Amino acid sequence: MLPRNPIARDTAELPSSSSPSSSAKTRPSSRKHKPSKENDPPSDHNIIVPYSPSHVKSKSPLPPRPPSSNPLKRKLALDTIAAENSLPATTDSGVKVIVRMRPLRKDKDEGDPIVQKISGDSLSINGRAFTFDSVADVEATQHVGVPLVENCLAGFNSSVFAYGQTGSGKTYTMWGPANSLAEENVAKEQQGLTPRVFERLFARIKEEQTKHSDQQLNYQCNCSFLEIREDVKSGVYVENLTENQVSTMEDVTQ
Ligand SMILES: Nc1ncnc2c1ncn2[C@@H]1O[C@H](COP(=O)(O)OP(=O)(O)OP(=O)(O)O)[C@@H](O)[C@H]1O
Repeated sequence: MLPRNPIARDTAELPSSSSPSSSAKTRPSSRKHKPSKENDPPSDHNIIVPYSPSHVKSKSPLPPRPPSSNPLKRKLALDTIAAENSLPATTDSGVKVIVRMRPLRKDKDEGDPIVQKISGDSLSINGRAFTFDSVADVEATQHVGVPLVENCLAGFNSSVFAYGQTGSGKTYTMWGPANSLAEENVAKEQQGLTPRVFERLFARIKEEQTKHSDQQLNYQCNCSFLEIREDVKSGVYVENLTENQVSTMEDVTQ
């Protein structure tokens, strides 16, 4: 969760006297280091490529979508799904960047936390503010899977990409605490994104099939879990790239 991710949309020094939420929205009046292309890395890692609707071309950043023969397929606006599930409003983009703050580990982390949540979509690191689509603090329970499930049901591919330095909580976020899959009594709130998403997905498939029992609705779920690694010699590669058809939670957790 370093502030040099160019996807982070905005940054501003926190004025010491202003309220956190207002400072999060403050944009610097001048940006001397604006990169010429949106995807060019900033010359200085502390400079975040600014995001504004004017940078978004009218064409969708998503690949063309296949024609639908499924009567249930409908274009789901993420905002609609978010509103229905009391989630924070989203921007009209195919990619959402959500930051999850990990609690300090008493045995390993020293000192006070340097990351502070400011609002639902911004945080500060050493007094410098950054804005994302959403910020989940250490108390947050997960809801980010809901739009994924609904988009999958509507026939679109969905991906979750967990990014962060070692020990930042990628595995915990995707699967939950160690052994949580093996132990039956683990509270729902403790489960990671993967078991929750698939439980919900299979439940929703049953629901839709019952609701539309007059039509033969067949869903095929393929899932792949990928580790992206970097090798000094061969560069970035995807480890153990496989794709499997799944229809039960056991298939997913095998
Ligand atoms: N939200 C959280 N709440 C409580 N503990 C957490 C949380 N996130 C991570 N941890 C704990 O922090 C430690 C590191 O987390 P985790 O193994 O998920 O990191 P990682 O990013 O997958 O690391 P690596 O890249 O090295 O595999 C684990 O002991 C995990 O239980």
